[in-house]
Amino acid sequence: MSINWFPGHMAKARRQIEESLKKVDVVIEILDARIPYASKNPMLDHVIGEKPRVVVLNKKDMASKQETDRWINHLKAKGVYPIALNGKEQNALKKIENTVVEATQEIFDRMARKGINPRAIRAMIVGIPNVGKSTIINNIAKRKVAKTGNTPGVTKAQQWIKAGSKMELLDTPGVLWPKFEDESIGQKLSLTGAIKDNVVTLDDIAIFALKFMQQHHLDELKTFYNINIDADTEIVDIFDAIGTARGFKMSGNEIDYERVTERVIYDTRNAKIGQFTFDLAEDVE
Ligand SMILES: Nc1nc2c(ncn2[C@@H]2O[C@H](COP(=O)(O)OP(=O)(O)OP(=O)(O)O)[C@@H](O)[C@H]2O)c(=O)[nH]1
Repeated sequence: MSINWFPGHMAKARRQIEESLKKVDVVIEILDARIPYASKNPMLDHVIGEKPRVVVLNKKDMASKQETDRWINHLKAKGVYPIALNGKEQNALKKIENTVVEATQEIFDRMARKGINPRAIRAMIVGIPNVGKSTIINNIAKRKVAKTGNTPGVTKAQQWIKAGSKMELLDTPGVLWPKFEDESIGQKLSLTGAIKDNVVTLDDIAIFALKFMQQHHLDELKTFYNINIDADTEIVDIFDAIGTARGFKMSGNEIDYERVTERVIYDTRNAKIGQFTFDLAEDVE
């Protein structure tokens, strides 16, 4: 679901997260493994502060394995507990549980030393739209959770749900706004489906995707569309090559650029051409 984020929504979402944070031992921040930088809410670090944090690079099945490994190392160096995940897979619970236990070990050791009886670890899931929050909650809690968390400002009594034997989760994820600051971030968010297509023009998204693949994944691009291009081919010529290869023509034999655009976005968004990561860890180090 898409949200138009107004300043009032942001303030309310932030307040709700701050309230929920008081109740939990650990925050599970969900990022899209294809865009670990662009899919990060800009204010979250500030609000979470020193609270233990597990960072999930979700949709790892659609991202570059090598880049995901780099991101994991990068995040570890920042003192959080990162994991790469396919939120739909069976092993999601075990992976999250193990990491959550590790992230909260110190807190629970301290409680034990004070003679406080052990209890379940309390966690909440947060992230921007479409990163897979509900998928993960439903998967690890083994039940369907209502999707009301989508609308900022809609308050609902939150409940604890069991996830495995060691963890309790707030049933409503914290939905946060995406970054708005620059065009390329908007294109990445759009390309991965985190923001509505009409926020960024489709042409710009397709051009961004093609330039990225031309620069970083030329062979996959050539093979997938069966086109003969090189690193210096002009973007318009790549559109023409794809249009010709796919037979996307209008009357008069003109290339149907709209169809090429839609196709490129669809194929990239659904990882048909390859598993790509659009934010490189080396760029943020
Ligand atoms: N390939 C793949 N798809 C996933 C994964 N996790 C979630 N998805 C898909 O991503 C889409 C968004 O997932 P949701 O769980 O609705 O995401 P959300 O963060 O709750 O989204 P909002 O409700 O918009 O806040 C759905 O089509 C899911 O099936 C994953 O690990 N791999």
